[in-house]
Amino acid sequence: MSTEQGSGVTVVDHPLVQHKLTLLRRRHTATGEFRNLAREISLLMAYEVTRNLPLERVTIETPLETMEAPLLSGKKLCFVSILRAGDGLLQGMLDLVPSARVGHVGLYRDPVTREPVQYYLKLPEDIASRQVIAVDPMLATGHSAAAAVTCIKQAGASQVSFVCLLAAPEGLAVFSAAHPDVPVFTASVDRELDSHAYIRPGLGDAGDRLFGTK
Ligand SMILES: O=P(O)(O)OC[C@H]1O[C@H](OP(=O)(O)OP(=O)(O)O)[C@H](O)[C@@H]1O
Ligand SMILES: O=c1cc[nH]c(=O)[nH]1
Ligand SMILES: [Mg+2]
Repeated sequence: MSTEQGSGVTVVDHPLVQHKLTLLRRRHTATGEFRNLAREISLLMAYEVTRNLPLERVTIETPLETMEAPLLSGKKLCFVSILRAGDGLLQGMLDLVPSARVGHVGLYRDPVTREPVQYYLKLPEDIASRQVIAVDPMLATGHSAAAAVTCIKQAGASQVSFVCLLAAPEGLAVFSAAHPDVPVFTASVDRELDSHAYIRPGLGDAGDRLFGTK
């Protein structure tokens, strides 16, 4: 279940996603539960982002007869996790598509300038021939997501989607201006960014909550 918001933004409004997101946001949700919920939600998000994958019809033998049946065709998938919080969404995606390749872009937000600083990049050699789904729970100012997608495109990928849990309206505008061809799937578009560029009402710092670092 999803709602197209215009400008390539889809809010995944499936009741299971929305219920689990509420549990995830709660201040007292502990690290282990937070991690499990992120994994469960990302599996459901993967279901939505892969909804339009092309199918071809192939001939198979059931135990009883021959039939024409649908099978995925077209480009194979590559998930790209934006470190570190993106790793919280990776396992759920892989639960659904275990054969996908995985890349990593390491970025952190400079606390003063709030601009993303890149410290790592490892993408599959054949990324140009794959459909890429980049994942990061938070799209706040949108600069980290935009920088990561720029790296992915520079590596040759031409079909890219972006999946997050929460997005701020300001960040969506920045991201869509930088990458109008990249659809965004989010579980929620929250109200606003605060003066520290945190998403409100939000869920706090996704990386710290996933890994228990604060
Ligand atoms: O849209 P932006 O304003 O760029 O902010 C979003 C980024 O901030 C968080 O990462 P953070 O820099 O905290 O790094 P971490 O994943 O290592 O915690 C989040 O996971 C995004 O990558
Ligand atoms: O609200 C926010 C903004 C950026 N990064 C986070 O983890 N949370
Ligand atoms: Mg963080």
